[in-house]
Amino acid sequence: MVKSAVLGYPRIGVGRAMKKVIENYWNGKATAEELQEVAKNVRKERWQTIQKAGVDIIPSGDFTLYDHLLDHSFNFGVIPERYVSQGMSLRTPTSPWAVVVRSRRRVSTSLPRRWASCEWLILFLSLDPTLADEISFDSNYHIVKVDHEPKTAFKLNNNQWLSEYEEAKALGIETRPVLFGPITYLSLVRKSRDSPAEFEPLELLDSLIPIYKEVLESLKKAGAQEVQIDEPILVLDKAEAYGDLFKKVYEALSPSIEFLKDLPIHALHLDLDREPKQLDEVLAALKPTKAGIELGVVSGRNIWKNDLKASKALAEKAVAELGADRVVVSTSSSLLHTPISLKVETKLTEQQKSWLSFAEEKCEEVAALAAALNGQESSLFEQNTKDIAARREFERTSDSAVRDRVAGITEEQLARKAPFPERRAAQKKHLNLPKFPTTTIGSFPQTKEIRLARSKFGKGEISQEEYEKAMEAEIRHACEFQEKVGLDLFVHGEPERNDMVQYFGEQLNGFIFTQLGWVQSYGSRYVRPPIVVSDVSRPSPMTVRWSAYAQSQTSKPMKGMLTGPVTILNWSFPRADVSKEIQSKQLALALRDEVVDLANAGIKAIQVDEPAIREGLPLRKADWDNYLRWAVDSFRLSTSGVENDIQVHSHFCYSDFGDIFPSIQRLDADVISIEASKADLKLLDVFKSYGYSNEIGPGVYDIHSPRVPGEQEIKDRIASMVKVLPADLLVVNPDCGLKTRGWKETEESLANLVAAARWARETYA
Ligand code: MET
Ligand SMILES: [Zn+2]
Repeated sequence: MVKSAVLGYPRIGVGRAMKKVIENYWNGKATAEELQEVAKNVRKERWQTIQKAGVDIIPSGDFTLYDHLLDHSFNFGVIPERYVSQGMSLRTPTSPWAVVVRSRRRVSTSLPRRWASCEWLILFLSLDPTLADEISFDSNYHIVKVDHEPKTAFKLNNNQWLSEYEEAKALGIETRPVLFGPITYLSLVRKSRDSPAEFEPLELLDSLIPIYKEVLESLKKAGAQEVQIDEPILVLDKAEAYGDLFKKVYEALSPSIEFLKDLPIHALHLDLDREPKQLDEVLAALKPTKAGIELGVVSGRNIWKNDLKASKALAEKAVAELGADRVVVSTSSSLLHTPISLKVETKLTEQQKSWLSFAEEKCEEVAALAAALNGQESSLFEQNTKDIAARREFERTSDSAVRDRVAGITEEQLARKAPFPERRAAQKKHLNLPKFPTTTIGSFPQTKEIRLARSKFGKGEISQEEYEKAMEAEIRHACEFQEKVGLDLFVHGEPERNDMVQYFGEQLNGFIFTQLGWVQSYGSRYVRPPIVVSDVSRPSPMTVRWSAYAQSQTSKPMKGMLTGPVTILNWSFPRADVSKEIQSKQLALALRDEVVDLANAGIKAIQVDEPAIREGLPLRKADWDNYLRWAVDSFRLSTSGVENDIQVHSHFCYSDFGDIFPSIQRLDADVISIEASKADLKLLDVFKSYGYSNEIGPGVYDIHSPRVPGEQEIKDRIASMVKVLPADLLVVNPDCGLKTRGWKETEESLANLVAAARWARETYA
């Protein structure tokens, strides 16, 4: 019999139950017991949903209040000294670790997002390193890394795997516990700042193995039949050097689980959604062993209905080679990156719903697939065949004008009319900005009033006219505010935006939106990504009315504000039938028209934000060039339709450009702004060593806390920037947008920023 499996399931609960209770707990409105109670119910609801869908192998141990990597650290007793000294006790497993982390800002969530979607397998073994080439970890999930140092000692502080396994068992549900393998765990955690330069957390492996043994033995004793050990690190380039480590670890663990003679694993899971081509080779390798194979055919990363007929054909190959008992059909990764259920969506049309599949539906898909392979094609399977055919038909008849426009993109459309020095001279005249010009990244505080007006407008409680009046009043206020603090290059403040991606998606053809399609980004932060369903185009201008209104309120130059094509795409669910390159270029053409319209409306500077460009990097270095080529081309396409005197800005939320510097330069933005003060100013060295030639605004203060930076502190920052970058290329701005801040601290901070810039003008005249 072919069985079905799911590797992991969303933890956020139907109706965002976890977010609500966790935030209430933080605010003192819920007790720890209430929090645990809700968590217990959510776990039960997940197991029962997966079971009801007919899935044979149900995951446990993959639940978390905040983040699963963080939980591993807590479970292994790795709690950095500074938390312990602040009242965190190792002996209170019921005190939610997440809460402690939240209140100590020091734990970083800055791991590149692409790492985060590392869920896999029983053991994902890539037999040929090139097999994994096309797999990429492009998810928006952040994992939380805890500091490890040479003296870090492990102990089984909380056996989450055993307790969840038993909790499910008590409900009559047999589950398969899921945990990161030790190599992936140690590869993902952070090395503490004070540890010696040559130290790598992986050196702690020997002392971690006994903890894994303890966990596995306890599970065995409790009756667990299988354990899912995720070692996604195997698909990274660097894992090629880890062969011996894997042998060592899995041989050491083998007495604890039932291992095979030839391979120290019992079954191998493959992500066949990302790389179906690897199947043949893996089948050939497994055939002479007793190992089973788990076919990850139902995508855990996208929201598209699986083509069950095609998956069945693929699985039949495996059945023919290994026999049905050695084959399991499953999801390609945990379903953590998908929304929970399509059934709660009331605004999507029947046609749109027929294209999609969220976590609950994906469980039904793997079950239907296993049933079909066992000779029982369900009605769901038949319906699926019809829906897939209809979707293919829709894809063929999408917007041909847009596709033709992409096909007709010329080299000239990818470049500004003149090189930077010439543009710079034209912009100097046009904008007339002082040296060390001051500006902000775009958003101003999104106050309760703004959100209330938006929600009232959404519910039809206020008219379009009233809503627009309210937004205009906000923009006027932003302009007056900027006059008052004395900034040079203004912004309108983005009050009309719910979200920097959704706002554009809602105005473009080709996107649809869910009402409740929340996906966890980290902790209690969830996002609701737009879905690209067809060719993208811009029916009418999107931001011109607001930017033009803002410009009419001041004689200072106004900076238009757009989200870039790569960021819109990376923070959405892309369509699966057309490459990301094509989708990105369609977006770029729509934005290009917007940029031209802004310029025609008298806007002299236009910022196109690309904070997601770096995190979209593919997993394997070999694929970087291709990605960077189309990503940079998309940016250039969107920004190069204007005359030389228009100043094009771009913003990135980080400054760690070491490995992609040539691409940053090739964007050829007139001004870039980066987050430099939160990180280390040292990161600017790369700009110096590569000789960055355009203007640059390394953020002078961190906007993630209400703390007001002193004038002297900002002067000091500027002084250290002048040491690495030419003074006449420097722009003075905060690290990022100010939408999460209050007006009071914003005013004080920006006043200090302006004073420091004035000082710099005199000092470095
Ligand atoms: C995450 S980057 C945000 C850029 C945007 N323009 C803002 O100021 O909010
Ligand atoms: Zn930013």
